[in-house]
Amino acid sequence: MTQPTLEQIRQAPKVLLHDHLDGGLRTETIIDLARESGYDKLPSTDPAALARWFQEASDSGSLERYLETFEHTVAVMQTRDALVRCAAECAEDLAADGVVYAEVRYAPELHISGGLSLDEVVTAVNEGFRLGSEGRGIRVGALLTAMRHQARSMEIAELAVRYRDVGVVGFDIAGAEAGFPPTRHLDAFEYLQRENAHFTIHAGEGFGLPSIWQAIQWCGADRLGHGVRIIDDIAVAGDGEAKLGRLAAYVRDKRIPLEMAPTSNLQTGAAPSIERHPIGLLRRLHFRVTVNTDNRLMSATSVSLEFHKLVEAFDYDWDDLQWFTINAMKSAFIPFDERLALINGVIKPGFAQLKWRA
Ligand SMILES: O=c1[nH]cnc2c1ncn2[C@H]1C[C@H](O)[C@@H](CO)O1
Ligand SMILES: [Zn+2]
Repeated sequence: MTQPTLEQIRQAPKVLLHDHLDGGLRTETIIDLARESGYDKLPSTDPAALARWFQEASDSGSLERYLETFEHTVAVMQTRDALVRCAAECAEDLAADGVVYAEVRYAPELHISGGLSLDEVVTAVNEGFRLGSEGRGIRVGALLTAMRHQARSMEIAELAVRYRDVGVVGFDIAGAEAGFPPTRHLDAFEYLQRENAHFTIHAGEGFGLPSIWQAIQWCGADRLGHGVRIIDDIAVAGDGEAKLGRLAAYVRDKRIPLEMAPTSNLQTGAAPSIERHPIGLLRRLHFRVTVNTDNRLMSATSVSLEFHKLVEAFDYDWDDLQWFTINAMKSAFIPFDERLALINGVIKPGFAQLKWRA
């Protein structure tokens, strides 16, 4: 069987669990919105030059510097109309890439400086996802993110529960990891657990095993955002045999999903190169790995491009890509019967057709 091409991968029904709304804007839209709102700090007003700027500025090798670029996207996402437009375009762009199910996250607390309430932010984004998804064969759910250096996680967790049946499917914490352990937000996580709600935590990206351990064993995370550093708990001998430490074994045994985003991980320094990205080893060891974009603008990427890079680096075939996709669908925060319906009704038939043609 020949390697899947980028064009073929685009046609496959794909699933995306980790994508930031404010990390996926079209540059034309950023420029339009900046003009409308009078924001004059954009590094360029030429769409191609602005795209290059985001990518280069995000290539710093440091999560903290990578996060600085969000200043410009968040600045133009402060009105209801802007949020509806960004969310609608996000759903359209993902659908055009062949994504059939996506969980897109954003931090409501970053979108209230123009006078919107947290509730108004959520209803605007929900409306955008609805408009952009309609008739495009994609379903988009929101994850509400709390910023880990701030102190609003309880409020955001309550917001996620309030909108759980209307567009929101879960909760997350993001932002600089070193110095801001997830246990700072224990009250929010305990509240979510009492509410039988789902959450993921960015962990093991800008910081190592203690962060992953806290996210799982103290906070009760359902999934790990990135989780790349779990390889620090795996020893590989010269003959290729792997020995798992207790935490890595727990993550694998419990089938805890890892939301990996290869290009983003290179940019923040969490992985040295695509060829040496821990995803190769973790896939071989049957961890529940999923493939994600993180920030399509900052990484100039899409789910198809991330898959294609992995195909080139690890010689993955259609079975591997289907395995990643089913892993992601199994790990989604929507109800079990709805996940199963997408696996059996959309994903498996879609991949079967592509394999048959290949
Ligand atoms: O990869 C990431 N790690 C930690 N935080 C991140 C990452 N990508 C985006 N963020 C932050 C910046 C955004 O403003 C925020 C909400 O989407 O989440
Ligand atoms: Zn992220």
